[in-house]
Amino acid sequence: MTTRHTSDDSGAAGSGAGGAVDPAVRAELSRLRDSIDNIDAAVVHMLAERFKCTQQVGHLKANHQLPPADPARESRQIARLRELAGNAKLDPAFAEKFLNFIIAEVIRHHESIADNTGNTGDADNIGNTGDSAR
Ligand SMILES: C=C(O[C@@H]1C=C(C(=O)O)C=C[C@H]1O)C(=O)O
Repeated sequence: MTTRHTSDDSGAAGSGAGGAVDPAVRAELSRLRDSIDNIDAAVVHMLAERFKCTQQVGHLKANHQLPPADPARESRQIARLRELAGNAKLDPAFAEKFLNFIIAEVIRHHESIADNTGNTGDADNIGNTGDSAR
C-alpha cells in the first residue's frame, strides 16, 4: 500500500523524512500558495461575470424562441480556446474539457430559463403559442 504524502499550513512541507521544515521551503510554499489563492479568487470572479452574461443570453434566447445551445458558436470557441491554450503552454485538451464543462452548465441554465418562459427552444416551436390547433 502506498502512502499519500500531504502537507498543510501547519507545515509538514519540506521536512523530508519528518524532520523540521526548512524555513526557506516554508516561505516559498507560502508565497506560491498566496498567488494560487489570488488566481483562484480571480477565476471565481471571472466565472461569476461570465455566468451573469450567459444568464442574459439565456433570457434573450428564451424571449426570442432561440434554442439553448448553439453548436456552431461552441465549435468556434473551442477552436479559439485551444489556440490560446497552446500559445500559453496550457494543454489544449484540458482547455477544451474545461470549456465544455462550463458550456454544459450554461446550456442547463438556458433550458431551465426556457422552460420557465414556456419556450422549449425547439425550432418547430417558433411562433407556437401553445395552441394545439395547427
Ligand atoms: C452563451 C451562449 O449559449 C450557449 C453557451 C455557450 C457558452 O457558454 O459559451 C456557447 C454557445 C451556446 O451553446 C451563446 O449562444 O452565446
